[in-house]
Amino acid sequence: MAPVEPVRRVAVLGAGSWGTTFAKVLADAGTEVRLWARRREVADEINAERRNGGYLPGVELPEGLRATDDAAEAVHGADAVVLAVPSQTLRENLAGWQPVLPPEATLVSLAKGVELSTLHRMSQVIGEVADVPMDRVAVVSGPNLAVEIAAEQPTATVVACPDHDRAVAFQRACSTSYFRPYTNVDLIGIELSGACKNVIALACGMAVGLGFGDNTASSLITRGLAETTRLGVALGAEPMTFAGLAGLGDLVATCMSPLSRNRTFGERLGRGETVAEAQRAAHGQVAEGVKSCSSIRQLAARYGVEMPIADVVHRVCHEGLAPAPAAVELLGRERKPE
Ligand SMILES: NC(=O)C1=CN([C@@H]2O[C@H](COP(=O)(O)OP(=O)(O)OC[C@H]3O[C@@H](n4cnc5c(N)ncnc54)[C@H](O)[C@@H]3O)[C@@H](O)[C@H]2O)C=CC1
Ligand SMILES: O=C(CO)COP(=O)(O)O
Repeated sequence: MAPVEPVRRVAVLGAGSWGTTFAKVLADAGTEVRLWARRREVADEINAERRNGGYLPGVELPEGLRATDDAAEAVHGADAVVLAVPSQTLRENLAGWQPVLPPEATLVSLAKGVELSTLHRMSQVIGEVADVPMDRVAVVSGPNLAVEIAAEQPTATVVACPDHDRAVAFQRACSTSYFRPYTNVDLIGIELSGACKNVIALACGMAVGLGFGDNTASSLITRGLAETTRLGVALGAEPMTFAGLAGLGDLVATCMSPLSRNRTFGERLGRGETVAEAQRAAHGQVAEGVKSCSSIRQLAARYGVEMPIADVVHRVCHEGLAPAPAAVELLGRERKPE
C-alpha cells in the first residue's frame, strides 16, 4: 500500500450543526477547509458574517473557514471529503457528488445511522456509491454534541478507518486544544455504536418525559449498551469498542444531555406528544434514531439478536405504542441473569 499523504485540505459537505462545527475544528487545527452549504444564503452568511445563525446561534466561526454552495468547488483538490448530511439522504447526496470527488481523497462519514432501505452502515453506503475500497473510508464518532464543541468545551472522539495510517493522517488534521481524536480500525463497532446510541437516547428521553429519574436512565444506558454490543459482535465488531468513546462515551453523552436532539425527541413523546408534533418541534434538525430504530430492529432480526429497547422504541415511533405501556413491557420481560 502506498504511504498516506498528510491531510492538508478538507471539504466538509453539509453545513448543519455538526458539519459547521467540524469545519471549525478543522480550521482551528490549521487545516485548510471548505464548507458546502445546501442553501446559498447559509454560505453567504458564513463568508460575510462568520456565523451560521440557523444552526449555531452565537458562535463565531474562524476567519479561515470558507463556505460555498458549489460542491465541485468545495471538493476541488481536497485530501479528505467529510460527509455531514443525514444518514437517510447520504446515498442520494453522495451520488450527486461522486463525479467530482478527488480520486485519492479519504471519505469521512460524520453521520450516525443505518440506512433504512438497505440496512447498510454509512461506510458501506459510501463504499458502494463512491466505488472506493473500504480502506479509503473513515468515520468520526464519539461524545460530540456540536453545540458544546462549537463553544470549545474539551472532548475526545474516535477517527476510525481500516487503514490505520489514513486514520492517523486524519487524526492530525482535526486535533485541537479542545478536540482530542483517538484512532481505531473497528469501523463496524464505531458505526453501530453511533447509530444505536441515538435509539437508546430516544428511550431515555421517553423515560424523562414520563417523569422517571436517573436510576431509570442508567438502567436503559447499561442494558442499551448490552444490546448494542450483542448486535455489533454478531456483525463482526470488536466487543471492547463498545466500552470506548464512540460506545459508552457517546451513549452517556446523548442519553443524559438535554442538548441531544434524540433525547429531546423522546422526552416529547414521553410527555404525550405525537411523532409529528415532536418532529415539528425539531425545526428540521435530524433525530437519526427515529428512522434508525427501524433499520436496527430489522438488522437485529436478521442476525437473530435480541434488542428489546430498540424494539419498543420502533413500536412507539412507528406503530402507535404509548411510552408508558412500553416501559411496563420492558420491565415485565422474562426474568434472566445479567
Ligand atoms: N449535531 C450533533 O451534535 C452531531 C451530529 N452527528 C451526526 O451528523 C449527521 C448530520 O447531523 P447534523 O449536522 O447535526 O444535522 P442537521 O440537521 O443540523 O444538518 C443536516 C445538514 O445536511 C444538509 N442536507 C443536505 N441534503 C439534505 C437532505 N436531502 N435532507 C436533509 N438535509 C440535507 C442540511 O442542509 C444540513 O446542512 C447526523 O447523522 C448526526 O447524527 C454526529 C455527531 C454530533
Ligand atoms: O451524536 C451526537 C452527540 O455525540 C448528537 O446527538 P443528537 O443527534 O441526539 O443531538
